[in-house]
Amino acid sequence: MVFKIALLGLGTVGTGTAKILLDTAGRNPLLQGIEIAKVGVRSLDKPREVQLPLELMTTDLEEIVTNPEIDIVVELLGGLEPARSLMLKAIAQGKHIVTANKAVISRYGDEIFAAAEEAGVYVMLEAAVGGGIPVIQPLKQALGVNRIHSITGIVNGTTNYILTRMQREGGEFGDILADAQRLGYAEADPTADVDGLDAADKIAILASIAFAGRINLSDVHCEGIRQVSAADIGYAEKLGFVIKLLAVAKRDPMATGDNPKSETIQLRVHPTLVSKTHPLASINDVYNGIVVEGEPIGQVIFSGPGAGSGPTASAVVSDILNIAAVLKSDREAKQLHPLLSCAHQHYCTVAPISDLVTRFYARFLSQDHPGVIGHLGTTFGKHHVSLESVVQIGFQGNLAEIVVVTHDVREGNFRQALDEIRTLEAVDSIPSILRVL
Ligand SMILES: NC(=O)C1=CN([C@@H]2O[C@H](COP(=O)(O)OP(=O)(O)OC[C@H]3O[C@@H](n4cnc5c(N)ncnc54)[C@H](OP(=O)(O)O)[C@@H]3O)[C@@H](O)[C@H]2O)C=CC1
Ligand SMILES: N[C@@H](CC=O)C(=O)O
Ligand code: NA
Repeated sequence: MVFKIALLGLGTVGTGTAKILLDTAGRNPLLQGIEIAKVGVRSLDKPREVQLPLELMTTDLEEIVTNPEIDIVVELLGGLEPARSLMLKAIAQGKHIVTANKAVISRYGDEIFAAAEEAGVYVMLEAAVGGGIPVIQPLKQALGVNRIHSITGIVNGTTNYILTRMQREGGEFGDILADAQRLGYAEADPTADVDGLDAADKIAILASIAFAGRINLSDVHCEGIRQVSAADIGYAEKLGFVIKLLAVAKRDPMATGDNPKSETIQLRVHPTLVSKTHPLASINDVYNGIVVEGEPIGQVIFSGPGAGSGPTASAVVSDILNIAAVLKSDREAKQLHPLLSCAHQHYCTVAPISDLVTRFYARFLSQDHPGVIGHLGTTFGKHHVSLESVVQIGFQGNLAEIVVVTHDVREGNFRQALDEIRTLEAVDSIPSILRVL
């Protein structure tokens, strides 16, 4: 039995996907029954790294998604439109979908999965989170019996690459970002990476699977890495930390109840000080690392290349293989395989960030007057913010530089204390505020 697939997109991931499918020796023998029947691109004149018969290439993507010959549409275009509409059209034509597009799934997953259920087709997205790391299918299948407590991950390869190189060599942000773009890690618009939006899409997808509910993307608190300076990386290092962009989805420890629909979760993306002894501290460069904690399994750590052509294509082709394997065993099945499909309905309730309880790192610039540290301590105390350490680390010009690390505090209280501290005459500014894992 031969399955005909169409690739929408032959860029970084599309090229990697085609390379695997054109070179099947030594891989799973089922791949030999998968044929690339069409490839949709924007420009037919562009030089390509992979050689495909010219008659397969087209710029008519509408024709592809309505072509009765095609069994599986592999969407690797990126962006919201036309990717979303083409996926919906393909679904309406009874075609299965494989996509790496976290931006579409995190925003329109509800619409796409509902349409797929209705049409009785699969929508697979292993490549959308963690690139080549298997994490979507393990959460649905091998870890599916666990009650998941938290997912804490480095899920954006571009920002991890930038932070790692800033830490290692103190390079310039812009130059390092250009390298990440050249290596094919960054999104077409890299602000999605740098501002944490790509990580927010990914944690929304993971949370939706882990907590069996839909997620409103606007509920994810999102901060990127633009505010992370070389100075903070240096001070963090001295304090025993590295700075990572973490994405966190966590059952709210204050919420109780057996009904999963009544539970509240935390969802956030922000640069974070991570102790050098934590497993995520050693996830460097384009690698992603995802720590899943659940009951009864305990802690499981996934790590591997989170972006790039070959690794991401590995996840794409594994999804194609999964669909082909299920269809091969029972093409006439009336029901979708419940561990490969997505049928949840309700929306998860997400706690406001002001309710988060966490440690903070903050850097202050102040006049070098006696008593400034005392004023800081008193103001924090007034708002129930307990301090782990306060250190005057040096000077910037004639301003003293003071770094504070708190114990666990309620974010709302910490922010109120900062608002009051900003009004102190001796305090010039608060250049950085970061959470500590
Ligand atoms: N790069 C990575 O490491 C990873 C990417 N992803 C996701 O994979 C998807 C693809 O990313 P990537 O391969 O990097 O993207 P690229 O920009 O490298 O490739 C996009 C491809 O889609 C084609 N294309 C885009 N828009 C249109 C359009 N309107 N009509 C016709 N063709 C179009 C382009 O055609 P042409 O070649 O003619 O310009 C190109 O072949 C994205 O959703 C991304 O988020 C997920 C994980 C990792
Ligand atoms: N731009 C993304 C690509 C993979 O999802 C990243 O850098 O992680
Ligand atoms: Na993955």
